[in-house]
Amino acid sequence: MAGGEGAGSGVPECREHLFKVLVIGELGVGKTSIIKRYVHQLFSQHYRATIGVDFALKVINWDSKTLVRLQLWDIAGQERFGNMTRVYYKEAVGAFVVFDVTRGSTFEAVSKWKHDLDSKVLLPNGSPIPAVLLANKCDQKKDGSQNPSQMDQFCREGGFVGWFETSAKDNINIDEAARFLVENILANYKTFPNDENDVGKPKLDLDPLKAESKSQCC
Ligand SMILES: Nc1nc2c(ncn2[C@@H]2O[C@H](COP(=O)(O)OP(=O)(O)OP(=O)(O)O)[C@@H](O)[C@H]2O)c(=O)[nH]1
Repeated sequence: MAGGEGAGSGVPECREHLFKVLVIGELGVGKTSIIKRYVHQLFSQHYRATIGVDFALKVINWDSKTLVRLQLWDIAGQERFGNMTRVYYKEAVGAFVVFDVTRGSTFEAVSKWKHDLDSKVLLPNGSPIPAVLLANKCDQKKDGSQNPSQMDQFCREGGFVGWFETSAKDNINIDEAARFLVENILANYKTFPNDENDVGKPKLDLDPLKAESKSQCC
């Protein structure tokens, strides 16, 4: 915990968390675009494949007493075939698994990504880390016929805490999905408080943090 109420200081207690969140899914599904939209409110049609991993930081004033730093790890789609995901996933506390609604093959790969995730990173009690499924590019015509109740069932069976239709292009549901994931992470945090995710002890040491969105807390 960072900050605290000094005796008689009248300064409210301020809690800060640093949460590592993974963004995974097949090539070109829009992981980088979602992060850019969320952190910088930007979108580009231009596609440049991520090599390895990229990082961004989003700072959220969660409530008047809580500041959350989300460290977003943008894992290249091609990494599912590499042997580095175990390293990238280490100490993550939440994940977005993204597919592209215009390409059914990317939905079929979702279970492979989820399995890779669950086999390589777990919560202290041995449960999977909370993962939210993002059906991205919902501004375009869908390839596939999953209706919302089938998606709900897919999430229940696949161990996702929820799903959202998103568009990085039109800024649909990205803030909502992030908020939902953070709620789930915080719920786990209350069950398994972990000093290492408090900002007073930065553990997730990254260089460089290429993208940053800052705001003030408390
Ligand atoms: N129409 C539409 N296009 C999108 C959306 N999100 C991303 N794109 C486009 O899809 C392409 C791939 O987006 P990226 O964000 O680079 O995909 P990625 O998943 O990071 O790809 P890798 O780095 O290869 O893993 C780009 O041309 C984006 O402009 C969206 O919501 N709607």
